Amino acid sequence: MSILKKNVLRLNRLILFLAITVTILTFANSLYSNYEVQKEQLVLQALEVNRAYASKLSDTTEVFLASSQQQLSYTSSLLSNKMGDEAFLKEEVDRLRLQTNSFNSVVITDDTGIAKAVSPETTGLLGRQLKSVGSLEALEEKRSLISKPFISTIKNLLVFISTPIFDPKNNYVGFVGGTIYLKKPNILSKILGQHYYENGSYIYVVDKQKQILYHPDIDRIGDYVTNNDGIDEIIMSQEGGIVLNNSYGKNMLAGYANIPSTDWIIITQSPLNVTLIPLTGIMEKVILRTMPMVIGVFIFIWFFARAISRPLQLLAEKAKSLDNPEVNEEIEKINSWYAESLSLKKAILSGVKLLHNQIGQLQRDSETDPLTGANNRRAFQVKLKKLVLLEQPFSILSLDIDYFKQVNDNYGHNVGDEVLKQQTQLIHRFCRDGDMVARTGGEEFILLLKDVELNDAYLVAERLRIATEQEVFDTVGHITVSIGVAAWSKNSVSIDEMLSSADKALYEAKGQGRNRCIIATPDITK
Ligand SMILES: Nc1nc2c(ncn2[C@@H]2O[C@H](COP(=O)(O)OP(=O)(O)OP(=O)(O)O)[C@@H](O)[C@H]2O)c(=O)[nH]1
Repeated sequence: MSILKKNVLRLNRLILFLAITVTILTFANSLYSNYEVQKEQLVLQALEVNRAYASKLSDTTEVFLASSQQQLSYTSSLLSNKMGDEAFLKEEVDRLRLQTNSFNSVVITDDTGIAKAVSPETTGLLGRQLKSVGSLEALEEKRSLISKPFISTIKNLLVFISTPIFDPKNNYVGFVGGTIYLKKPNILSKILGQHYYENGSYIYVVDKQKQILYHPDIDRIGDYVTNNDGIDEIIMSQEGGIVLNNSYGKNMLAGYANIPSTDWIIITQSPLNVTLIPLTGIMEKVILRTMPMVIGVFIFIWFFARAISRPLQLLAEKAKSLDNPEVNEEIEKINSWYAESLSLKKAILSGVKLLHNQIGQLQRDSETDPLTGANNRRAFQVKLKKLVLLEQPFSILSLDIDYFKQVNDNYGHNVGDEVLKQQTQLIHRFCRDGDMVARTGGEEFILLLKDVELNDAYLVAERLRIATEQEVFDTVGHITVSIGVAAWSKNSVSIDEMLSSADKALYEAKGQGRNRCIIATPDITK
């Protein structure tokens, strides 16, 4: 019992542990997979939204650049034969700058790059030869151009959009160009600046050299992108989405799209952690919806596990008291509903049967005299106790074979044994249901007669004595017996007194010459 309690796990606890572990692991696994799937969905969605937005901004920027070039082309066609008209040139540069707000400054030069008209005039370029990268490129290429970003002579970071001017004979006579100052408010910042920035997402524009052309943080415009593990992939592709670490070491979801006419790339990015905020709510819902199923599964496993362990538990309990005479019936009642428990039940039942047979045999052996098969003194005493307990009156005949020593001496011990056996059978002839024959000594017997008074007992004793006298014993012939007769009833003598008086009566019978019956009277008892 103590071993069971201290060291051995019980089956139902093991099964409970198993049920809890399996349920928790399954639940955790399902939550984890759900979390991963939802996270992937949110990330893919955000990447797609950012890509689509970048693509839309790219289209808008492309349209803006095309329209800017168109405006310059239109002016260029107007100037074809009016390069000498300085007032008209001035009018045109002002119109171009102020009408559309596309350019921060506008300039018209002659074919050597000398500025013929400038708007605004504050640039101080009028009459001077332009030497900036954009101007030199325009003069050399003599075609519509959008320059790479460069720093102008008056220290502005800008891009220069220009269109050549040809006279009616198709001779190159100069160019008209507009600048977009990247670090100052411009049409590009107006287009891109409409983005909603509050959740940590933002837009920036880079060229293929990774130089930043637009950024909400104005100080970063003109810088080159470094420490960004996704930028190389971005500048290699036309359009797409990528999860990256930005220059501040933050996980971002970037969507990007190329502006074909300039090879600039618009990147829209939002922080991963902000994108994943709805995940908490989603997971709470998943937990709430999964919980009833989890509880149901747990109850099902627990119930089923208990049903499996129940017959084993009951069989184990019953196996503790196999000596109980009722145990057979109790085990029969156990519902062994599956094959293994049924086999176990059958095995225990046959074990119980065997055990009970052996116990019965041992009990019989412990109460039987092995030589004669009569009851022994122990069985006789048990019987006495039972009768006293039930207050059942009875008499006893205390019988002793006369001169039995001579039988042994004359014919040998084996013959003596045979006489004892035959005498036992003879006494049994006087035995009714409820009576008992016991061999209480070597050649001593007691015949217990239930519900028989002393006088009747004496008559039985006499008949028995005469029957013995008349019996022919193998080899030996005739023998005789002496018998002491005593009786017990409630409120008479004690059992010990009754036994002792029977012995004394027997002794008296021997004393009076043997082969006789003597009733235990008060005289004898004394
Ligand atoms: N064959 C045999 N003899 C036994 C057994 N038990 C006791 N005896 C013998 O029974 C004899 C009893 O002898 P005693 O007590 O002297 O009595 P008795 O010879 O019968 O004489 P009384 O009783 O005085 O008539 C002894 O010789 C014992 O050895 C037994 O199981 N088998």
